[in-house]
Amino acid sequence: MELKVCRATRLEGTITVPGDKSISHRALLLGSLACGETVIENFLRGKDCLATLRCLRQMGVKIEEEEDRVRVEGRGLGNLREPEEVLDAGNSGTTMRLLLGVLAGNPIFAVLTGDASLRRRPMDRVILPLKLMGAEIWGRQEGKLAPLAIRGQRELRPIEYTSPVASAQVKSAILLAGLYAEGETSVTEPALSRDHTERMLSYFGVPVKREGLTVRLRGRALLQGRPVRVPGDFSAAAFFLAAAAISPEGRVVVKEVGLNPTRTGLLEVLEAMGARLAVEVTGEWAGEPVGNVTVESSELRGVEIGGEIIPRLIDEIPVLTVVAACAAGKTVIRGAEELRYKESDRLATMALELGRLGAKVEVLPDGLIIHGGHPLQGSRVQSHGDHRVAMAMAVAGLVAEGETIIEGAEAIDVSFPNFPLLLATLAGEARGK
Ligand SMILES: O=C(O)C1=C[C@@H](OP(=O)(O)O)[C@@H](O)[C@H](O)C1
Ligand SMILES: C=C(OP(=O)(O)O)C(=O)O
Repeated sequence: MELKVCRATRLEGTITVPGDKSISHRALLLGSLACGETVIENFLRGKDCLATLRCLRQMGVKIEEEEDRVRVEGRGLGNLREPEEVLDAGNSGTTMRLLLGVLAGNPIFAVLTGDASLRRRPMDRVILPLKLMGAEIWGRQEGKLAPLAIRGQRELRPIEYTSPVASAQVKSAILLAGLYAEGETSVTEPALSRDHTERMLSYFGVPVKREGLTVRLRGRALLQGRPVRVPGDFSAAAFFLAAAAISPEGRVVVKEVGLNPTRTGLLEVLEAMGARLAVEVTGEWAGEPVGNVTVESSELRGVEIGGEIIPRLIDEIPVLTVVAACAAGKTVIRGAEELRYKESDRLATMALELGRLGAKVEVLPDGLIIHGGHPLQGSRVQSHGDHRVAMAMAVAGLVAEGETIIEGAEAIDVSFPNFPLLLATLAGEARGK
């Protein structure tokens, strides 16, 4: 599918975005392991979360869907049924890595696969610690790549694991496996990654202790099913917040969006670039802060970023690259090598595709240098099967002269199916004025 985007001189409107992807995955998983029922409201009906839903159903979890309201009947810890068929995680790293953590503690055999992109992504980062805990796992290329086969155990060994990467998927897989281990399991990461698993475990009644960059839990604790209202996805909102900042005129308000500080690094960077923005926390949903964000058209300047902020804006770097191309001066992003292991190598794909529009982008081993302020010219670009690249390029298309056509735009469906409609509405509402 192709998505056509025309230059919009003004972007205006108040919107909500679909439920958070990370929280929707976790609500399904923890709901399945809990006792009793979990009703999820504002569940993200994107392909990634639907892959998690299908895999859990294949293992005997009863799940009823009514639009974005999902009811999960928990089976309790260790009661998943052996799936008769291969589990397909599609394009979703979160599905595969978090499911491995859960499967490690169930005495069943399962085979997991995914699409061509997921079959290239490193799985050894979770397989290694899960093997230390006692799970048996096999995969291609000496156990690094999917398809994977796993035989879980009725009881796992607790570990104290120091992860070489700041990854919420690694941390979550170990904490989920830790639920099946007698004693205390801990994970220490080099920088704080998103903490939704910790928050939701606490919300379901499992105490999780944090000391600096280490989190701990005691296994064998019971999870109690609870209602979960999923906040709007900050990573989805980010495309419109960025678009508002770079558009020549206008103002976008996103309401009821998740404002967990482990996710909102982009707001700090936009502020440092000179963006006019306002944030208002209005409440807490299922242990997660929620509120409204307003961004207005702004004069932007380049910045240098790296270090601990990177995991707090990891999925926003593609669209941040677009913002940087529209800012005066140079932006340097370092410490973001992890982007090479996403749905595409996002350092390479963003530099290539933005380059087609005339942006000046240099690729570093762990980041990008963007020389901003060069006018963008509409062109034909590719998503590389990566939803965030597709949406970031659509945002670039709003400020590029003429027309930008994004090929492979169907990738957007994995995280934000109504993105094209919302984009057209915001640009169109402004045009109608
Ligand atoms: O745990 C999660 O829900 C996610 C963690 C991040 O990946 P890593 O853990 O690989 O950094 C992020 O990029 C992904 O979109 C979702
Ligand atoms: C990296 C992402 O997701 P996942 O790792 O779950 O495929 C993403 O949504 O940008």
